Amino acid sequence: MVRYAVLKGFYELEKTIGCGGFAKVKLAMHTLTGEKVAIKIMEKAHLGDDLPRVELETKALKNLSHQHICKLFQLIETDTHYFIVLEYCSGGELFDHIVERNRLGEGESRSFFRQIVSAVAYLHNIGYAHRDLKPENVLLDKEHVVKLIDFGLCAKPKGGMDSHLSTSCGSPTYAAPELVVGKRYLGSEVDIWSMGVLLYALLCGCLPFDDNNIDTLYRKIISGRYDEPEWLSVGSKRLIKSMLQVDPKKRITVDKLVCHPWVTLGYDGPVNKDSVYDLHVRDEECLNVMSQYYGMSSSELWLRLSSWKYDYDTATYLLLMTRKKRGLPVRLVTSSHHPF
Ligand SMILES: O=C(Nc1ccc2c(c1)CCNCC2)c1ccc(-c2cn[nH]c2)cc1OCc1ccccc1
Repeated sequence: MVRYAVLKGFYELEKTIGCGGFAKVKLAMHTLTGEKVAIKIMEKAHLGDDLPRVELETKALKNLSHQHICKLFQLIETDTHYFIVLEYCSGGELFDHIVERNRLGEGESRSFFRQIVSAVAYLHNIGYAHRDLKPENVLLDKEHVVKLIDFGLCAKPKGGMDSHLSTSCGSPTYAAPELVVGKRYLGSEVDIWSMGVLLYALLCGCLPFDDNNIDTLYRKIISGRYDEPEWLSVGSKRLIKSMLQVDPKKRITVDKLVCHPWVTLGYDGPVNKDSVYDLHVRDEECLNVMSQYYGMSSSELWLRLSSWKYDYDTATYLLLMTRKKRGLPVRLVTSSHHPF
């Protein structure tokens, strides 16, 4: 049978680029715009108790629109599968970038770290915590711009960012001490700890707490003690120390991070924590191009688009917007352009 018949005519599937725990990521081309996308494919039968994570991720992604967060374009659900159509991040994982360079210099680390802080500050300000920040969840696009992924564990606590969570989740290596001992914790505080581990990985090329034995690993995390390689500057050591505080109440907050002297060194100001694009903007040029193609008026088409169903029309509109942001012509591809 044709694999993934539901995509036929809408996306040209290309190779599989990643097989995560319960998901497979395939490259594809969005037929109408010719834009490359990544499609995260999950078989419902294999998801088991991970099913709620998919709902959580898709619900979160619909409300997120930020230059350093991987954009959601379309959601497709069949009886057997979920398909999440996402922004194409051809730079791969930040993790691989660090490994192939052994470690990054302070300048390059600062550039990546500022983008991660921008994304996390945005998340915290709209009441979300990621809770699974790790190098594998930091992707790069082709210009090496940071794109945060995998909001399968993110939380938007009912009582806002001051209400405690208790679900133990995320990967132990990056998990904060309070998470590891099973205490109730604040999502924002565990994100700061994980960002401390991320910054350490950028600057040192290894992890502050690591061990094959999980109990030894937990003991190291709870102790809060880690090596400081001799190449670390005093500023770097101070910043890492302020994030890897065992007591979450002593840990630096993201609002302090955005204007921290190490983070702003060489830049003309604090990290911009706002999104450069608002979530549901009406763009006349994109609307016109689509309405001509669909043979309807812009206002009629906007009526359909502004319910944000994250269907193929949403994907087409959002992909035209990304083309526009990249200075590419805002146009749709009639079938004759595609060779097959
Ligand atoms: O576009 C994504 N990945 C991606 C696209 C193109 C290329 C590469 C990678 C690197 C491998 N060489 C080919 C170029 C891509 C986009 C979104 C998501 C995603 C968003 N929520 N969850 C997953 C995952 C993605 O990937 C996973 C991956 C696969 C292989 C390695 C590195 C990363």
